[in-house]
Amino acid sequence: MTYLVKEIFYTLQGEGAHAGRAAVFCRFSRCNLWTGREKDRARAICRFCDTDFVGTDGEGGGRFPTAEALADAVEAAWPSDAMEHRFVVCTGGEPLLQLDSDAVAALHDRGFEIAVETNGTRPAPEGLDWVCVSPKIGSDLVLTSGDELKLVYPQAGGDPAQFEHLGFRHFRLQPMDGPDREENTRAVVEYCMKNPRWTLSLQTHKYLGIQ
Ligand SMILES: C[S@@+](CC[C@H](N)C(=O)[O-])C[C@H]1O[C@@H](n2cnc3c(N)ncnc32)[C@H](O)[C@@H]1O
Ligand SMILES: Nc1nc2[nH]cc(C(=O)O)c2c(=O)[nH]1
Ligand code: SF4
Ligand SMILES: [Mg+2]
Repeated sequence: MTYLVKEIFYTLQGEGAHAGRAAVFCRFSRCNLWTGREKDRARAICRFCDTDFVGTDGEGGGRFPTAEALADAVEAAWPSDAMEHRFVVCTGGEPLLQLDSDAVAALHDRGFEIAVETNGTRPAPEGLDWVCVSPKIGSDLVLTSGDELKLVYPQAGGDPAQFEHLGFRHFRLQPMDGPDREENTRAVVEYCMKNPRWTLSLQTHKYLGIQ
C-alpha cells in the first residue's frame, strides 16, 4: 500500500499527556471529515481544523510505496541512532485512513513507541502504544476506548458529559483555537474547575513558537 504523507518533522509533542516529549510527527494526507480546502470548510463535518493536510508537499512529505519506506523516513527524522525513547506521533489529516498493521510493525521494528491522534471514526490497527481520540460532533465515533479522549471545546452540541462513560484513562478539554481562543481557554479553565474529571490540554507548541 502507498502511504500519502503531508510532512514528517521532529519536535516536542505539544498536546495532551505526552506534552513536552520529543517526537517525530508523521502527518498523513487527507481526512474523512473535511477536504482540507477552504472553499469546503463551511459545509464540512469538522469545520475548525487548524491544519494543512492536503497533498504531500510539506517538509519530509511524500508518497511512500511500502511500510518499510515510511518507517525509514520516520527513522531518518529521529536525531540519533540510539534506540531509547524513540516516539512517533501519527496524525494528519486522519491517520487511521492509512496507518495499518504493516506500518505499525515497521515502526516498532525500528524501536518507536507509536502514538496516534485520531478523530475516532475509523477502527485502529492493533498494537498502538497511545491512542488519543478527539471526537467531532456530527461524526460517528467508533473508537470508544483508548488512552486519552481530547475534546476540542466548545463545540456546538458537544457537552463533555456525553463522553464520560467511555473507556479512556484521561479526559481532556482543549480550547478551540481561532479568533476566540482566549475566551475558549477561559471557558475550559472554568469547566475543568467545576468538573475535576476533565483536565486542560493546551496546544503548548503554539505558545512556544515551535512546529
Ligand atoms: C489536526 S488533528 C489531526 C488528527 C485527527 N484528524 C483528529 O482530529 O484528531 C490534531 C489535533 O488537533 C485538534 N485540533 C484541530 N483543530 C483545532 C483547533 N482549531 N483548536 C484546537 N485543537 C484543534 C484535533 O481535535 C486533534 O486533537
Ligand atoms: N508540536 C505539536 N504537537 C502536536 N500535537 C498534536 C498535533 C497535531 O497536529 O496532531 C501537534 C502538532 O502539530 N505539533
Ligand atoms: S478531523 Fe482532524 S484532520 Fe480532519 S478536519 Fe477535523 S481536526 Fe482536521
Ligand atoms: Mg497540530
